[in-house]
Amino acid sequence: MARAYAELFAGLRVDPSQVLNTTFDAAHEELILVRDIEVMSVCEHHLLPFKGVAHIGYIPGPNGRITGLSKLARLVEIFARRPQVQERLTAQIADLLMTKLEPRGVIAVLECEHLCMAMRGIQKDGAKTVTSAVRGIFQSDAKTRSEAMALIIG
Ligand SMILES: Nc1nc2c(ncn2[C@@H]2O[C@H](COP(=O)(O)OP(=O)(O)OP(=O)(O)O)[C@@H](O)[C@H]2O)c(=O)[nH]1
Repeated sequence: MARAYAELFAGLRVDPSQVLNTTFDAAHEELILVRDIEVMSVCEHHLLPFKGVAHIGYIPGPNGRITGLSKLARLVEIFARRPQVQERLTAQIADLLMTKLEPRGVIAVLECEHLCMAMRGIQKDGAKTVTSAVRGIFQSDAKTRSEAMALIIG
């Protein structure tokens, strides 16, 4: 149990913004999307797990700066390794990408099942919570948002 808690809080010791120090200039001005990134975290209300997947996309800014694909998954991992609420986790991922990469926009969608809803309380197994955080062009342009959502839904 002690080890489980140590792993859970490990993310607090890592500065998530360091993850995005690996960047490349690719002159790429289209959507980059990594789908189905495993998410495992713990709800801060009940200290019970929630798990699912994250889909993270962005359109690089005029500087053409992109990051390594694995860094998007690393970002999810670091922000998830602490007691969380799903909405905050989703927003933190989107906001850090906006700040560090200065892209045209970011879209983050998380789909998770919360054991606090299955094991206790209302006891509804299988209910999925979907949260999204859209920033920049994904917020201002409905067509761009719809295109990304279509790819996310698959
Ligand atoms: N954007 C982009 N990144 C890629 C592609 N192929 C590999 N990468 C990423 O390139 C990055 C290289 O980052 P480094 O930090 O130099 O390498 P690393 O230590 O192996 O990184 P990790 O995979 O995070 O352990 C990684 O994030 C890879 O996922 C690609 O086609 N596009």
